Amino acid sequence: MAHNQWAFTDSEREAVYKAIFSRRDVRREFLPEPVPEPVLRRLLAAAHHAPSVGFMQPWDFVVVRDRDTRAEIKAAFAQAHAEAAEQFDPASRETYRGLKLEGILEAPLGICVTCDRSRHGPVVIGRTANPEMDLYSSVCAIQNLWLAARAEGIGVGWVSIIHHQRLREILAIPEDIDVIAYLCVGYVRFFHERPELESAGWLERAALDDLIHEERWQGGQAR
Ligand SMILES: Cc1cc2c(cc1C)N(C[C@H](O)[C@H](O)[C@H](O)COP(=O)(O)O)c1[nH]c(=O)[nH]c(=O)c1N2
Repeated sequence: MAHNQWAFTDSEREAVYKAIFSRRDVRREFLPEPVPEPVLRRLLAAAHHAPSVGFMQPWDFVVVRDRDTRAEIKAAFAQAHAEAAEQFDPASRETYRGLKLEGILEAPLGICVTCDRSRHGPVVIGRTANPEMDLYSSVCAIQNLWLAARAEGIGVGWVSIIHHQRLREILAIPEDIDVIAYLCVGYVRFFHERPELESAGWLERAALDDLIHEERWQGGQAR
């Protein structure tokens, strides 16, 4: 197409890709400075403008600033992390234990993202054949927040090594609301250039060409 009036300008487009390619999962580099309310509001508004199945908007955001609460969450992480280590084979167990996989106390802010599966239910456009679509919608909100945060120079770290039931108890989340994520959020000293798990030699980024199939699934599975 010669000219596409709907495309962003070159610099706008570059900015979008910059946010995508330089976004990182942050664990260690958080600074203690608080995130100002208007900035937090922009991040949450970005999340709230994510796509959602049937426009269900199933998310809520529990904003956690209190250090004692975060200490409880950190303890819940420590328990789940110790359990997790046992699941890895002995060869990689010590490497796993040595990885920094959360910044719960370092980041000044936590955001727990949830999914209300019965919001506007029970029949939701787009969720009839695949009931998990509402969960994916909340994940779309998280990705929006993550990218907006990168543009603001703010780091986000997703901590999933916590039993969600424990998070529910700590944050008084009702039984019928699903916990999707606990995010550590804050300004950072710097963003790593590559995923930390890649730098640590845990896994490498797969070659995109190995993941693209033309017309039908071809070959085996990328492993
Ligand atoms: C659903 C989900 C759950 C988690 C993560 C991500 C996602 C999408 N990631 C972050 C993950 O390790 C990271 O995204 C990859 O290693 C790639 O690195 P970058 O995000 O590109 O820096 C993550 N990181 C971490 O330190 N502790 C964790 O518990 C989790 N959990």
